[in-house]
Amino acid sequence: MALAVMTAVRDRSAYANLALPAQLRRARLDQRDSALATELTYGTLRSQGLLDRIIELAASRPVDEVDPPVLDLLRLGAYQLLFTRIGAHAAVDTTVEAARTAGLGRAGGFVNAVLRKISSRSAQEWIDALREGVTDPIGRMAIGTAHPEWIARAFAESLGSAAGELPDLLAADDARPKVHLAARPGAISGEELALVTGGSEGTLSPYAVHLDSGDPGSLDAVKEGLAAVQDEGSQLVALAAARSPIVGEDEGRWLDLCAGPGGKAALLGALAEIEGASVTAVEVSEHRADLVREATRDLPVQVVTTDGRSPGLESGFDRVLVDAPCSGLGALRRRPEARWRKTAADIPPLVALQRELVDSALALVRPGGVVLYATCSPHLSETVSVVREISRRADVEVLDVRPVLSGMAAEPLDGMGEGPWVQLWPHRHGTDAMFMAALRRTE
Ligand SMILES: C[S@@+](CC[C@H](N)C(=O)[O-])C[C@H]1O[C@@H](n2cnc3c(N)ncnc32)[C@H](O)[C@@H]1O
Repeated sequence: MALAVMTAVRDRSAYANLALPAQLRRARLDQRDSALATELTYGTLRSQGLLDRIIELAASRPVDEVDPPVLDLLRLGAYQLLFTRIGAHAAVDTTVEAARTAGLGRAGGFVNAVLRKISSRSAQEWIDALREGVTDPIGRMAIGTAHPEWIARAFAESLGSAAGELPDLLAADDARPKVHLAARPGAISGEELALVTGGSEGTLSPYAVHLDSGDPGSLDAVKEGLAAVQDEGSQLVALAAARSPIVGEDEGRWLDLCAGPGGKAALLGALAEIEGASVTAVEVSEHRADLVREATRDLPVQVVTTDGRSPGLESGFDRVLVDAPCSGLGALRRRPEARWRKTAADIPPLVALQRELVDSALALVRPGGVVLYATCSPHLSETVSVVREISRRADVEVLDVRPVLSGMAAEPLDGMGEGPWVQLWPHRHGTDAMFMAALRRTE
């Protein structure tokens, strides 16, 4: 099953966190086997870059000279040998057997030889070998935590004076995140949702409930539309868009400029319903616009499928959320394969798009209204640099978003930085690494 998902990820750019649950449902494995399949699939995908370098050392050839299905087998075998308690014999034998089953019998000898070589050293010994000659601490940390170096470096830059937290942050990318639910405002309170689901209330968002495990889709509250699965940090973004101080009366014209698949639009829509406001939700992809329609059924949300850079809407919105398309580096814990799929070259075109979307939002918001800019990436080019550049405009004032967040939290908020923007962190807040900044148009 792990191999099937790895193949789908490699061949069809599938997302493991969608492909694996589908496989597990079909196969009806018991709980222990499901847990093992999950550990092998996610663990191998997360460690892929590190495993590849170890395979290169052991096989004495570059991985791009190895047939991709054989390479997947080696990765899966190496992961078991180095990072699980599965016995070396079992790991090697089942991998060679899997090669035969997959019609790759001729590669059996090669797989056997490479895996035996890998099993002759511990994970730490291989990591030490790869670190030979690497003196830079971030480079060494990247190797040891199976992260591409450019990502570890981007995280360190964003942590700034707190770069000492980098090991905790990198470790958080490998930890299984708790399930976060958002209680739908006006339908159920966070407290009630915690009671009916047996979860615990979040401390940052008044609507958040945390579950340790379980399939949230099977919960009555979720099936009945009283709650949705949503990271607590994402809830804060939608709430900040609805609660940041604007000048003048809120006439209830709210806009979500990048709405798909609709998590934040649904939360905004529920708040809008209570306050007599309405939300226009823009999404460029037709499929994702359909998902927004589905997520916001029964709410005062109108979905428009168009490009947010020139949506052709009448301006004068009181509030605009720009939850911009981004690298997603802040949600690596949810997407096992993502860290090896992204490259530093992905960032500049995203930044260009982010700037254009903020410009468009500022043209659509009325003077005195607020644009809430957010990303699920902590990369400074996508966060602070975008805001700094836009704040050079004479008609834009950057508000301190921290009091907006503390005004809603159940407990005093720690680790919100020096403002005016806020960067959330998995290792500090238990959320995805969401960034948010509130921009008020002054004239
Ligand atoms: C980070 S996601 C938004 C997540 C969403 N706010 C939620 O909470 O479910 C960014 C979205 O922007 C959309 N997008 C990308 N380019 C766009 C554009 N030019 N105009 C409008 N939407 C765009 C993407 O298709 C994607 O659905």
